[in-house]
Parts: sequence; structure tokens; C-alpha cells
Amino acid sequence: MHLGNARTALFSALFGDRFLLRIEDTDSERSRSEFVDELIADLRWMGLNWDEGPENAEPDERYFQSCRGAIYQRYYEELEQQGRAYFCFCSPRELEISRKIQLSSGQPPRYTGKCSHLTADEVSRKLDEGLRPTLRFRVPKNETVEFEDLVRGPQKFATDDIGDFIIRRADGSAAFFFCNAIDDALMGVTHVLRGEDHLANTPRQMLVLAALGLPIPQYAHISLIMGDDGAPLSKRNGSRSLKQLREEGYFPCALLNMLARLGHHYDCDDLMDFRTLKANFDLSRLGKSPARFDVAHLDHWQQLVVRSADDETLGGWLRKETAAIVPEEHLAAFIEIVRSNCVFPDQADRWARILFTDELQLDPDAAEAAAQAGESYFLSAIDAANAAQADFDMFLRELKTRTGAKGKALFMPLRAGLTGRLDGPELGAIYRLLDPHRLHRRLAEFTYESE
Ligand SMILES: Nc1ncnc2c1ncn2[C@@H]1O[C@H](COP(=O)(O)OP(=O)(O)OP(=O)(O)O)[C@@H](O)[C@H]1O
Ligand SMILES: [Zn+2]
Repeated sequence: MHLGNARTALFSALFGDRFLLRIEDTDSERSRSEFVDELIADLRWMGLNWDEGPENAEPDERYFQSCRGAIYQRYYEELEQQGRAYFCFCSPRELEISRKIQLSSGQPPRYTGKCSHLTADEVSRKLDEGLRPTLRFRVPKNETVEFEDLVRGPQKFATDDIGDFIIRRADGSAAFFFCNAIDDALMGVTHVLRGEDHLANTPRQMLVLAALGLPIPQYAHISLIMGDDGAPLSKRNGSRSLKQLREEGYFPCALLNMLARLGHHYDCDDLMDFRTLKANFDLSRLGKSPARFDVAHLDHWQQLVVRSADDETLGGWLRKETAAIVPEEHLAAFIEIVRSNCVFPDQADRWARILFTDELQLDPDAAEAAAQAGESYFLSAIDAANAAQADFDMFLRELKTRTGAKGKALFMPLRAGLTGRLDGPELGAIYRLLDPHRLHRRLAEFTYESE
């Protein structure tokens, strides 16, 4: 799932009294059981629990459309008997040519209705020749389809603008327009929240349901989420997947708080848990204009989650290799540092290496600060550390007296020398966590350089 799909699922879960998960897998070329595994893993990770739906990728007639062919068949037959559906023998090539002709004469492409008047004889002859037809829904002429979209208000479509559309593919599988609408009706779906890319599908689906006398749900078409390139997020434009976000160490709660505010307004800017987000979710607060995904917003929520997480959560969030570096007796102090200085596990990993290993990477600005302070500063620091031992306050007093420096000139070279960078946790914590020998070695690094 990408963030657009995830937000659709989240809004459905936030809005609904009961949340249904259905696997729409009739397109055999695009459906694989590992996709279902990934989808379920993504939803579970987000903490979206469905009241009805599959627990795993084991196909099941209740929730997998690929298993529901016999159910759809009944409705195909009903439409055929009513004369509301007919066989179409046009080849993909023929359809493509017809499409191009329409486009080049400035018309919107739609099926011309070529096969809509075939006689029973013509149909059986073609079937005898071994041709495999699609089944098309016969769209009524000269009508309008109207509905009240819960986000976009009153909608009106002329049926003459809608070509007869395919409801069963040539391989016998059910097309989206059809099985999606049928299953909504059969599964008691009252509300469909989906992206506005589906808006034009809605009149088609309403026509099918009306022809079959099935109940029509209410629709809310939500504005799409756009990426930096100004195009809607999609699998194809490489927008970040939930799996990637999970691997980067984002907390689901950060994602929920960001997504719930993309195209939906909350009065409160605080971090909320799922229950609170749900209690305050309101369809009337959905916006009509496209929402832009900005990773800075996601990172803002991520930071709030990290700052408020408990020790156990942060301990479990660290990478295994990070946790392995941190000595047991320093774990609590290290987690405190992580909580107030890190947003991602790889930042925590860098701090673990700075504090508990000999790996030290000197950032350019830190190298400059250390060089400016010069050898004498670090010689004084070594003397101060020898005098003060584990007592950081005493160390600082000693350093101040010996160097005569204060403020930034006192702290920054020390920070640079001990950590290789100019930002980070308070110096006292660093001083206490660094092994005394390592601390010495780091300070000594800067004493052999001649200026
Ligand atoms: N950029 C987007 N912003 C918001 N919702 C989206 C976005 N893209 C898809 N959706 C919604 O996600 C739900 C699932 O859509 P679908 O499975 O077609 O995903 P998709 O990413 O559009 O697929 P594909 O990339 O194959 O077109 C639909 O409700 C759809 O409207
Ligand atoms: Zn045809």
C-alpha cells in the first residue's frame, strides 16, 4: 500500500461502525497471494482492525472475489434475461482502433455499441467459431444518474455519456464495476469512502445495482493525495510504500496522525490515538481540494511520538545491532538520549556508536570548531578530566579556569571532540556515558596536530 491507499483505509476505519476488508482479486494477472499478505500486514501494522474480513491470505468465499464467481454468475444471468447485458465479440485491437478514431475526431472514447444488436443466431455462430466474448452492461439511453456525494455534493451524469461497459471479461472473470458493486450490496455496505479517481465509476455501479434491484450505498469521494511532482501518489510513480516507512522506523501512530489530517480537518493539533481520532472524525470535515503529502508533516508527528514513547517502546524500536552496542547499565540513560534527540532508529544507531564504540565520524563543522580551539584547548581538557574524573561539573569548572573560554567557545570544541558533531544531548550526559579511556583518546586526537 502507498499513502493514498492507506488513507482510504484509515478514513473507512475512522468513519465506519463496522469496517469490512474484502479482497478484490478477480484480475488474475495482477493478483498474487503475497500481495494479500502484504496488504494484511500493512493494515495490521497501522492498527486498523477490521470487524469482518480474512485473517490471512487463505482464499475464502466470504471475502475473496476470486472465490465468488458462482455468486456473480447468478446476477449475470439475471441481467442477460432482462436484456440488460449482451455479449461483445470485439477484439482488443478493434476496440483500440475505434478509440483512436473517436479521439482524433475530438470525441470522448466510449464503446460504440457495435455488438449490442447481434441476433441470437449471430451470437451462437460466433460462439461456435470459438470466439470468447465479454459481457457488457446495456446502459439506458437518455437518462440521468444523480446522487448526493457526501464530500462533493450533488452529482449528475448523463447516461448518454457512458458507453456500454464490460462487466465480465473474456476469461470469465468479473470486472471491477460489477463485482465491487454487487459485493457492497450483498455485504451490507452502507458507505463507500474512496478516492475521487472513482467518481466516474459511481454512475455505472449505480446503474448495475438499480437494474438488479440491489441497495445502493452512499458514496464519499475523497480528494487524492498528491506527491512532490504534483501528480497523485500511485504505485507507478514510486511513492513511498507503507513497508518502506515501517522499515525506516516510522511509528504507526505518527502515520495515522499525519494521514487523518490529509484532506480532513481536526481542531486539535495534539497527537491522538486511534480512538480519539475516530471519536472526532467527521465527513463534513473532509476537504474538496487535493491534499499534498509533505514528509515534514509526517516527521513532525514522528517526533511527537518518539518524545512521548515509554522506555520499553523505544527499546524495542532500536535496531537489534544498536541495542547490542549499548551496555546494559547504560541502557536507561541511552534511551533518555534517544527520546530527546532522535526521530529515527538510524539516528539512535549513530549515537550508540559515538558513545559506546571507537567509531567516530567528524562532521565538517565539528572539525572546524575543534581546529579553531586548537591544541592547547584539548591539552587543558585532558588535564581537567584527569583532575575531575567522573565529576562533570568539576570538569567544566577546571576547563573554564584552564582555557579562560566561556559560552560556545567553552562547549562547542568539547562537543566536537567528543562526539564529532555540534548538536546532540547535553554534554554532562555524554561525559558520563563515555568510557574514561575513550574520552581521553578522543581529546588526545586533537593534541598532536600542529597548526
Ligand atoms: N493518490 C491517492 N490519494 C488518495 N487516495 C488514493 C490515491 N491513489 C489511490 N487512492 C485510493 O486508494 C484506494 C485503492 O485504490 P487502488 O487499489 O486502485 O490503488 P492505486 O494506487 O490507485 O492502484 P494503481 O496504482 O494500481 O492505480 C482507492 O480508494 C483509491 O481511490
Ligand atoms: Zn463488441
